[in-house]
Amino acid sequence: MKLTDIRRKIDAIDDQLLKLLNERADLVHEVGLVKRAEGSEIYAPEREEAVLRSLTEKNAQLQGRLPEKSIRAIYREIMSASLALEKDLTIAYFGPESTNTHQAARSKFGASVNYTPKTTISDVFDVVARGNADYGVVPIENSTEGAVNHTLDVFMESELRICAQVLMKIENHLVANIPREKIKRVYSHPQVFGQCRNWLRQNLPHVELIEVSSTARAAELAAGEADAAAITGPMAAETHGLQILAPSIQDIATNTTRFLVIGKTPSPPTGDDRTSLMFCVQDKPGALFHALEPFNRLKISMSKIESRPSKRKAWEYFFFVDIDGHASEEKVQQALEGLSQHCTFVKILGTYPKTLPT
Ligand SMILES: O=C(O)C(=O)C[C@]1(C(=O)O)C=C[C@@H](O)C=C1
Repeated sequence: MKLTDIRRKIDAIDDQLLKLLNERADLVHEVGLVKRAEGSEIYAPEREEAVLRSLTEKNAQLQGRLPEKSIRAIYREIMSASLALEKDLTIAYFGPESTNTHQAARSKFGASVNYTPKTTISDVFDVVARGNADYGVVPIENSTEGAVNHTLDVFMESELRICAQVLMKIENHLVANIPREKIKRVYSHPQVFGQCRNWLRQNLPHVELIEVSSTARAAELAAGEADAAAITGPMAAETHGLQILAPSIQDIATNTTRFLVIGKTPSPPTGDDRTSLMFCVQDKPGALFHALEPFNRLKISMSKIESRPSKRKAWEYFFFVDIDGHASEEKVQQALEGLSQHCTFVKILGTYPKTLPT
């Protein structure tokens, strides 16, 4: 077939797609009216995940040419447009612009909603709690460097809930506008230096490493200096016009960060969910062991445990635990009941769909 003929066929399909997308948008508008009348949440992470899971399964059965990643990306933007039709939605994220958290927020909510960067993690919680933003996005843990303690600490005082998560593979690039031999200084965030420790030791042993507040700030500084480089993600490098001198220099190739979407309401079940809890055990021998025993007995998988000083009393700790299952499930409720018998308090931080890394 000739190029012009193939393109004519593509045009005809695009006309149909456009018509169908607008028909979908009309239905979304109706959904928006129903939600408004019922006073329910505009963002429905459980529905989005169900739509994505069903479409990727159907695509695999059809043996469609499009890979799962592309189906997810296309539908991410379709649903972003839907969200914007239902409400002029604002997402606050731990900024500044072009950081990994910004990218994580974009990968969850798409290009059609509004974003507002905040300078601290507490500020993100604060604007969402006050209703000046609809949802917030904050980092919670990295597969190489561990927990983001500040986020755990803010949860101790917040009434907000986790309503979704984003798992994002983190690519750290060495970026600059000078050749590698001229680099005297490298800027980055301390967590990112931690993720690239071995590479830096082997490849740039004599340069000065300067910790700054974000990868975006690192890119900004490197762009303005004649002998400096930065380690950043692709978004910050692009924003500040920096070239990638060495791509993906993280020591562990699968380096992934988990981000949380925080809002006022937990998400309904999807059949494959996760629940995050925070609790404080009684001051008795074996209290933690007994508190966790119901998870073992009921065969509930626990994917994470962290502890943080309670800041109320010396040597008292809050534990943060993630378990498989939704808080509304009978089995999970039984386990929580058992747990609470050994605790001075238990709080469910959120119950939300499991997701694949983006
Ligand atoms: O089904 C809904 O609740 C919708 O608002 C529609 C829709 C969609 O486009 O499919 C859009 C946004 C929601 O987060 C989930 C799904």
